[in-house]
Amino acid sequence: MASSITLRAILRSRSSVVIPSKSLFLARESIARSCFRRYAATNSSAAVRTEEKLPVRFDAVPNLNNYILQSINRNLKFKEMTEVQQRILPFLVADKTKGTSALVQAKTGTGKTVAFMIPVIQAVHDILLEHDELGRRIHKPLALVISPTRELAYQIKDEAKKLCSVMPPSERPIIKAIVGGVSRRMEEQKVFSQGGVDILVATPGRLLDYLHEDPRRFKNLQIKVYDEADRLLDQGFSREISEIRTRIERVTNIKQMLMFSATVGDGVVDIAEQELGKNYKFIRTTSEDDIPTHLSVPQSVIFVDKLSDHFEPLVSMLRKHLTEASTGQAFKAVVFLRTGKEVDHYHFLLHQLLRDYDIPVIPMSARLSQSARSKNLEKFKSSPTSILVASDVVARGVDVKNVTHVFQVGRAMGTDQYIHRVGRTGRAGKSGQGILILSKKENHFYESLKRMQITFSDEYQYISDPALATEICQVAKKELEWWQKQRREDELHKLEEKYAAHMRGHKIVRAPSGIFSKDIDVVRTVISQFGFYRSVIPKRELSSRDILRDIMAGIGYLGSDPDVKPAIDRQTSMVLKNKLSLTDKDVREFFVEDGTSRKEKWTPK
Ligand SMILES: Nc1ncnc2c1ncn2[C@@H]1O[C@H](COP(=O)(O)OP(=O)(O)OP(=O)(O)O)[C@@H](O)[C@H]1O
Repeated sequence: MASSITLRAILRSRSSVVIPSKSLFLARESIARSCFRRYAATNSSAAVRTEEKLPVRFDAVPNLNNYILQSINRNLKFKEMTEVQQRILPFLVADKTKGTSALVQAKTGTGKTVAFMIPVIQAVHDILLEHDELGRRIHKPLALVISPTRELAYQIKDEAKKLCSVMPPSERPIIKAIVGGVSRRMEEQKVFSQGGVDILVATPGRLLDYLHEDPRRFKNLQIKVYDEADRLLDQGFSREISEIRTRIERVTNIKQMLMFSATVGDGVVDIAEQELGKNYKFIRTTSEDDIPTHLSVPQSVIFVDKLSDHFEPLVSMLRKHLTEASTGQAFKAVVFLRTGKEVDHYHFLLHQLLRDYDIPVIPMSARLSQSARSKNLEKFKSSPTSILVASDVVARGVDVKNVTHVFQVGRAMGTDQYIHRVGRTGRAGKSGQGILILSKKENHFYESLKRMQITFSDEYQYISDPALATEICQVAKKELEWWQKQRREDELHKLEEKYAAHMRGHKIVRAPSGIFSKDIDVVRTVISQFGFYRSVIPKRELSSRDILRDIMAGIGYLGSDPDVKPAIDRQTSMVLKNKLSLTDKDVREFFVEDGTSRKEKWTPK
């Protein structure tokens, strides 16, 4: 199996050793994929996967607008339709009344954007022509596409524009996007005033701003699309989405509602029905017992002992791939982390540790300004060999060509999110690799993935390489020292917050919202003793032992094995005792005093 050979090779090539533990072809469990079954049983319009003969080429879709067809042939150069396009285009394009709503599930990277944008563009084009004949072209949005992220909104707008690039300007629908993070005044001017807009792509927050301000702008809306529908309907967005719906319903009746995603979980169908009505088509291009990720993306899992050990195997693998890339092997990777603060931190460290390879290591998170986000994504797209260190802002929908590897550090925010993250590689028929790095504490996440029938071609246990661990610690100390040199308490706090974010992300400590400034020396001492491993002190009053307990849990030393304790030198031990008023006995509960002085070289465990 290609992936296993590669990974074994990767990890043996350095002194780090990964030992394949067991082969992971688990017997498939019979899982209740209740959503589809229940739906198929209760709704006759549910489109069960059939062996019906479907058109393969775009020109075989009856009534497909000739300009759209030419745009596909000339500009997009797609030869054949993907399965989701084959299944949806014929009936949506043929539906002149625009009365058919649909919920569509198809795997990541299979061309869902084109599948929903073609019918939308064609419908809007037809309505515009009718309006033109009546001499009243309005340019208030007729169709609305909602996307959970800004990057995806821009991407949908760009793909849609390509689909009508051959249309004569007088017939071409005007497609624009509204997203958060850009100047409202300028955006409003550009989108609603200069030439108006026929198809509007929007993120929920920004759309609501406009709906609050002037809902009548939306009174012509006839078609509404939710891309990444399950994400829009989940808790994070549900209030905004429901308010958007109510406000739009006050000014118009939506004729057609389309919802698309690679994951349509159990609860989604119930919520979706509120908008789709009872008569809608549910189309899945995957069969019930299909694996939800792509077969062209073999996935491996690497276990480390502690949460704080995630970083080392990542560096080891990235270096291996980059060495191969220097001999011509393709390597373009996304490294997913859970929080923006973790992105900053990993980006700093990776930037230093991968310096010799002279490739862009690019951060991407909601902590960056929108212009930096757009610039960074463009840079990643245009750099053949590069690494994007990203939070989940690019986990869904974002389409970057030729991503060869997706690394996930720690568990994702749920199994669906894991599927979407992996889906950033292996797109449009290409192959890729997914690598998940988990600590043993996160085994439950791995079990959940297996219950989803996601198969892992290999499972490894990572054995630390002391040389690499020391190197990482040295670089991490640099980061800390850099902030210390700045003598800026606020920045130091930010660093501590960064560590806190990591801890919160992995639910190691009670969500702390800040750090005790009076204890900051202690935190620093411990952090610098253990390199980049972090500690967190909650704001409320805690006993010294509680604080230390949090620190030790944070750096992964408070586990089930009481014998595993970090060794500290005499001087650190003194600092801890003085600062925290600990007794010798207290210190011994947490540490092993190894008798060395700080001047002697400290070797990480
Ligand atoms: N018929 C086709 N032939 C070849 N490539 C296609 C075809 N349709 C779409 N593509 C390309 O496939 C890639 C993935 O498409 P798209 O981003 O729409 O996937 P998706 O299914 O929406 O994925 P995700 O679930 O991750 O959002 C894009 O680069 C797109 O241009």
